[in-house]
Amino acid sequence: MTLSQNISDYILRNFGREYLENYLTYIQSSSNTYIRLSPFFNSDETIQSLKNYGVQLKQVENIHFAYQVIEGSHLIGKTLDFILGKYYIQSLSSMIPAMILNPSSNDKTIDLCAAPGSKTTQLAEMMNNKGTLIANEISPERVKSLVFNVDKMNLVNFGIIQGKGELLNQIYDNYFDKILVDAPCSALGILQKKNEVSNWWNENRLNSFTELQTRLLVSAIKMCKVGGEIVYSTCTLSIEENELVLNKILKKYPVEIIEIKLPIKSHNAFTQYENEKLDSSIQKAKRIIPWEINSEGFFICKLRKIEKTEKSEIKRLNKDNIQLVDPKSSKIKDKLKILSEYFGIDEVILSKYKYLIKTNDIYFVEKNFESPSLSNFMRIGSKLGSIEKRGYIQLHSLAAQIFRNSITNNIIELDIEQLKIYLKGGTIKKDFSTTGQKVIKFRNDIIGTAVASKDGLKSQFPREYRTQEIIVK
Ligand SMILES: C[S@@+](CC[C@H](N)C(=O)[O-])C[C@H]1O[C@@H](n2cnc3c(N)ncnc32)[C@H](O)[C@@H]1O
Repeated sequence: MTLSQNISDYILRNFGREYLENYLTYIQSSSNTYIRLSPFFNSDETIQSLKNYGVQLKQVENIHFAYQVIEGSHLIGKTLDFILGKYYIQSLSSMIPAMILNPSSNDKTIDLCAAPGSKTTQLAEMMNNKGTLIANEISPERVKSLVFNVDKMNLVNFGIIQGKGELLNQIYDNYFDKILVDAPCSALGILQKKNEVSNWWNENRLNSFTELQTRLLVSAIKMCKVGGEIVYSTCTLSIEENELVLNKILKKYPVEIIEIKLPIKSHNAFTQYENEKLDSSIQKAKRIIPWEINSEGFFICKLRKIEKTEKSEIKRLNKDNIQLVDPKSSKIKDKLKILSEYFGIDEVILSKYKYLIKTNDIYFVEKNFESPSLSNFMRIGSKLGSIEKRGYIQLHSLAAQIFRNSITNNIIELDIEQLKIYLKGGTIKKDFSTTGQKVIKFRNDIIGTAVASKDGLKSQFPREYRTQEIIVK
């Protein structure tokens, strides 16, 4: 692994020779793998199941849901537990910004730069899958990975916008309680995994990042309520993209930096840059040095908004052609009743959501999710299913996973060989002496749905998961 002259000169000039030597050793070393256990599953069972695959884990000190993969990291992205969303593969440092933002289910929360969703999924879990979590991402390609991950993690309290974070204050003014700005950056903290950064890194690129980071942060400040909190994080080490962005912001906008305590080793941020003295409160922001914690380099700062910002010019929104309907609405009530009876899902469970009908597809989102406009979302909540010819709801496999603790009827248990066919989207050629849509169970897990006929059981396991190599032990 090589380090470009540009980076090496930059590090030497700003941090000195010893730091550069440590940095060089760090990027040559292999990276550690960490996972974050989902709170929606029994952690002991997940750990035991991974043990059966030959995966050995070590709990991270001070972070109860984080584990280092000591052995078996090549298996960790291929297990059935992974595809069912029982854990998420994420670097240790990347888990810290969401922990510092610490949203609850009552906080209207936005993740401004969200793909591929490591922190969105963590925020949703911290909010206990309730309330309003909006995830925004500019790149259409990367939005796909965001959707894949929120779906995989069984989430129902989110909406996804594909747009420019710096313009979202035209929709949301003094609105959110908690905002994460995990900004695009020059990535010096993750070079160990992303060596290609070395090919393009230069100080011009650095400057264009600082401009975008500042615009994103300004937009976040305008979107935040007074008293609301913003976490600004980057995975880079440069002073320009971290301390200097904050220094500029503090001069112009009504925010203060809050003291934070990280659960892993970190250092106070700098308050001097070349000969310039920076705002002294910037020392409350933290730098995570990659080689000190065997993970990625990060910068994390928490801000509180202390005064109202001038009202942004609110974009005239198209009249919403999207409507979230109550489960009691005549548009959906009967369909939910049939679904409830067919699978034995208690109606009380189904009443905890609002529903979105898009032609023949139905989505469901936690009932407290709200936004002044819905037309800007490319996705709200999870897919419940599709309306089939007779007007009934065909349950989606991911919805079956979400309702796993409530489904009592029309379940078929598979053995391991049948499961392998199911996961590839095939038909299990056996007469199960029952017909219609079924929910598929393997050991203690609900895996998805399938349709039984006299010819066999046709898998409805989602297409995007079938291409994944899944090992079952
Ligand atoms: C550091 S990554 C985010 C990682 C993500 N928070 C996670 O934990 O998985 C920054 C993201 O910002 C996106 N981005 C770049 N410019 C943006 C903009 N103007 N508005 C919103 N997102 C932007 C990039 O495409 C990239 O996906």
